[in-house]
Amino acid sequence: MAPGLPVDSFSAPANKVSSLTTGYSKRAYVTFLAGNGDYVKGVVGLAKGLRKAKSAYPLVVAMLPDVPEEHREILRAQGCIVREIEPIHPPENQIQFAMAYYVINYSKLRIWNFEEYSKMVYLDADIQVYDNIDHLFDQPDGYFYAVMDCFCEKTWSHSKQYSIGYCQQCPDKVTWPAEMGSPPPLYFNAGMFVFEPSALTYKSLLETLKITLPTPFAEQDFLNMFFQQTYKPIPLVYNLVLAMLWRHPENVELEKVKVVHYCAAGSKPWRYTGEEVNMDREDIKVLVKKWWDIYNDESLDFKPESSTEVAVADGMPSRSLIMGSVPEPAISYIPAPSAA
Ligand SMILES: O=c1ccn([C@@H]2O[C@H](COP(=O)(O)OP(=O)(O)O)[C@@H](O)[C@H]2O)c(=O)[nH]1
Ligand SMILES: OC[C@H]1O[C@H](O[C@@H]2[C@@H](O)[C@H](O)[C@@H](O)[C@H](O)[C@@H]2O)[C@H](O)[C@@H](O)[C@H]1O
Ligand SMILES: [Mn+2]
Repeated sequence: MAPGLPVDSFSAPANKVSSLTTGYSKRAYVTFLAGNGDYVKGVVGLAKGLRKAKSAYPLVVAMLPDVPEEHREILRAQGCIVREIEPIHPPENQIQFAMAYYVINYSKLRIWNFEEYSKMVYLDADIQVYDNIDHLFDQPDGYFYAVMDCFCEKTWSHSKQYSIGYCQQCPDKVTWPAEMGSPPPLYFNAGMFVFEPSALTYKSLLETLKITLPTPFAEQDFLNMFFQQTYKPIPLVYNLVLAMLWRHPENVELEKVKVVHYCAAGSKPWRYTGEEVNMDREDIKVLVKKWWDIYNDESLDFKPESSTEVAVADGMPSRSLIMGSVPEPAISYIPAPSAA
């Protein structure tokens, strides 16, 4: 198993009463959408997946001005809370360092300004949630929680790690040579993380970005540097980077995975052809079908009239949120009366 904290430290104890029914603290999932392309399908899939997993919290979509009104309407109709953000571009003369495709991802940093929320879980639009992960919101404040990444894909060929075949997922396989100094600090994949919005952190992020050279993985590298002291690894069940299936199968128990990140080349379900390397694997085909089954399941579409229904089971209110149909940023859900 890769280093990290034991999975059971993350499962909410059965009798835990979440702050949903005790202190009122606003929580939400948040994703990022840019452009007028097909990532909007990823967001629809994510909204329906969270609904199927009976998440108690809404999905906020931080979107750039270039997202067309038609796509915004689709997302509101799926119960999403739409929040337009301004793009963040690194200094013009430096962007050649970041992979062009990733430059737009710096705009993700705007979510730290969503101060109306006390805690948020960020999820890329190419992520699907197959099991309830609401307990992540109960993790202690003051830390940045995310899953460790893997350095073995070609996309890492620019790095020292890749050049010597070192990966944090199997630190004993190729030890870090002493002559290269200390091994790199633990590095997370920025497709999923648990964080606390804060004006102070937001200001510091933007000021630090101004004096930081862009690097190949753009905002992911930047966030790893910025949160290095408060980063806490969480088990890969919360963000299965697909390459782990062929790079570190010994670290993966697929039946326990709660969150799948379709970031391997050719794995975006809404573009899947099966032609790219590794895309003809049976496990990939199963995961892509699982994504489509949720995307196509009309019973998972948002139904405004039923969103205030509350079935209170074992003292815990089930989903009782009104999402998307209220003007933003209004209260995004009305907690069910406690059964206690
Ligand atoms: O054209 C684009 C490219 C990216 N994204 C957003 O930026 C995230 C990061 O990009 P991507 O997931 O493709 O990167 P990867 O995880 O594959 O490296 C996506 O999940 C989307 O949320 C988007 O909305 N439109
Ligand atoms: O902007 C940089 C991106 O970096 C990350 O993706 C990478 C990373 O996972 C590598 O380890 C893989 O090799 C690579 O394929 C994949 O694209 C995040 O998933 C994405 O949200 C975003 O931050
Ligand atoms: Mn992604």
